[in-house]
Amino acid sequence: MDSAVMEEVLLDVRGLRKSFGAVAATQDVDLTVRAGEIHALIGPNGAGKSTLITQICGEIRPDAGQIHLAGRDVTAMPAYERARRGLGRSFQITQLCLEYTAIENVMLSLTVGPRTIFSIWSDPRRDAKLAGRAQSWLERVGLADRADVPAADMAHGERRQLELAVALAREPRLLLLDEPMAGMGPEESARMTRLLAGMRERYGILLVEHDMDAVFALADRISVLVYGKLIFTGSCDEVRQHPEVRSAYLGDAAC
Ligand SMILES: Nc1ncnc2c1ncn2[C@@H]1O[C@H](COP(=O)(O)OP(=O)(O)OP(=O)(O)O)[C@@H](O)[C@H]1O
Repeated sequence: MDSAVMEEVLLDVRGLRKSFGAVAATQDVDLTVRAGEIHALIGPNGAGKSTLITQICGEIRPDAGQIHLAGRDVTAMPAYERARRGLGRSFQITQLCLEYTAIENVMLSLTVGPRTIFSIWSDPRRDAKLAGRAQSWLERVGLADRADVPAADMAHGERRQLELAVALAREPRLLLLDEPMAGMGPEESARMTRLLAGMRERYGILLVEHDMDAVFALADRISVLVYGKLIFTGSCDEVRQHPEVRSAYLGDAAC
C-alpha cells in the first residue's frame, strides 16, 4: 500500500471521557486508527471497550473529548451522519433480519448505502441490479453459495460473516468490529481471521476482540484498556513483553 495512504489517520480520538455514576468507563482515552491498519483494542470484561466503541459510533455522548473521522470533528454528530461519512460497525450481538435470506439482508443494507436511490413503492428484494451487487459482497465474505439461505438457518460463524457483508455493503472506510469471533469455534475463528486479514488494505479497522490468537495474528497495533484507561499502545511484540499488560490482562501463560 502507498505509504501516504497508510499514514492517513481515519479515526482520531482525543481525551475521551465517559462516566456512568461513579463508574469511569472511559478515562481520557487517546487513540488513532490509520488507513490500512488493524488496531486491536483489548482488555478484561468491564474495561470499557464497548463504551468506547459506542461513543465513536455516536450512540452515546462523551462527557469530554473529541472524535475526528478523516480529519473532521464528528463529536457532536448523530450516528447516522457518522455512518454517512464512512464509519461502519458490526455488532457484538447479531443485528440481522433472521427471516430474510443472506442476499436479502445485504440488499436491505445496500438500500441505505451511499450509492443507492430506491423508491418506497418498489420491493428492493426484486431489484436485479441490487441483487448483483449484494451477491458480490457475499462472495467477498465467502458466502457466495449461501445467498438463498435464511439467516435463521445459518451457522453462527456464517451469520458473523454475513454481518460483515452487511456492514461492508455500506462502503465504510473505517470499520469498528465488536468481537467478531465471539461464540465461534476454532475453525470458524480461523476463517474470520483470514477474511479480516484479506480486507486490511481497503479499510482502517478497530477490532475489539477477546480471542488473543486472532488479535496477535491480525493487529498492526494493540491498545490495552483497563478500568477505562488505555495503559499501553504498541506492536504485538511490545504488548507481549509489557509487564503491566502481562499482569493486568495476558497472564504469563499467554506470553
Ligand atoms: N449504560 C450503562 N449504565 C451504567 N453502567 C454502564 C453502562 N454501560 C457500561 N457500564 C459500565 O461501564 C463499565 C465498562 O463497561 P463496558 O461494557 O464498556 O466494558 P467492556 O470492556 O466492553 O466489557 P466486555 O468485554 O464484558 O464486553 C462497566 O463497569 C459497566 O458496568
